[in-house]
Amino acid sequence: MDIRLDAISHSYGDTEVLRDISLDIPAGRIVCLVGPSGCGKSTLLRLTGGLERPDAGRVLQLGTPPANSLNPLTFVFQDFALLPWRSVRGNISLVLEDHGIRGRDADAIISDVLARTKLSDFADALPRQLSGGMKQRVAIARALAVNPAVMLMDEPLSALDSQTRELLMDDLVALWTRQPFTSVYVTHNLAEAVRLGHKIVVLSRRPGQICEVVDIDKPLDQRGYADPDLETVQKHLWTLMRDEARAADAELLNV
Ligand SMILES: Nc1ncnc2c1ncn2[C@@H]1O[C@H](COP(=O)(O)OP(=O)(O)OP(=O)(O)O)[C@@H](O)[C@H]1O
Repeated sequence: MDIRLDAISHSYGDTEVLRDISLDIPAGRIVCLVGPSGCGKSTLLRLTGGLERPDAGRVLQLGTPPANSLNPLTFVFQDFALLPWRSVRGNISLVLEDHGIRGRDADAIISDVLARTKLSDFADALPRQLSGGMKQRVAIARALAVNPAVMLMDEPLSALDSQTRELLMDDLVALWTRQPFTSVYVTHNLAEAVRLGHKIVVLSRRPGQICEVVDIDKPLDQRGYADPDLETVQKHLWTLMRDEARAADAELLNV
């Protein structure tokens, strides 16, 4: 299933947040949204996922989600949102229970997503026993368990230290390479965007408008740490963003 954003605009009261955003999110691709603080990235993600309705424009779902998709548009947040009293397995089974899936059917799905996220040995651990990186893996496993058509990821690695972030990026690349998923991925971090994005959408400062869409053809599993090709793209992205970020920063100080 593809998603098409068609001329989306949105305001909160007098604050115009997004203006005339049109964008295609093709199935099997990771589309990264970058832009200065407060430009409306998370708002665009929420509108895409149907948590809010845009003031103008449409979010179109083109094609049908996978037949066994329990929740076609599934969010992954920065703060993991795990239930502390439930084990890893219990946190994942919860979303399946919500859809009436229990017993052997649930076990098969849980084993599959635990294996895909390298968590099989931690099924019975409680969240407090896990590092931040492992908690985010659980959140990703939980999202995969509902077989989403699109994963809407809001700064999923931002709460992690830089080494853990690198490890998780490798994991996401491995996960996508084994079985491509579709994602809209919000990040502040341009290194993360060039490592994971097939398409990088640069938004201006608020009201967020699309400045440029950069496609990166290099396969994800061939993009390494400190890859010179990616550094060139990253510099280009930063050139696009620098003035906008500076202006956004000054605006925040004037509030
Ligand atoms: N529910 C809301 N009610 C009122 N204003 C909101 C609401 N959600 C977001 N905003 C405002 O909309 C603007 C865009 O916020 P949003 O969180 O989408 O930006 P962002 O680009 O994701 O920011 P950041 O990079 O800092 O996370 C901000 O000025 C924010 O204060």
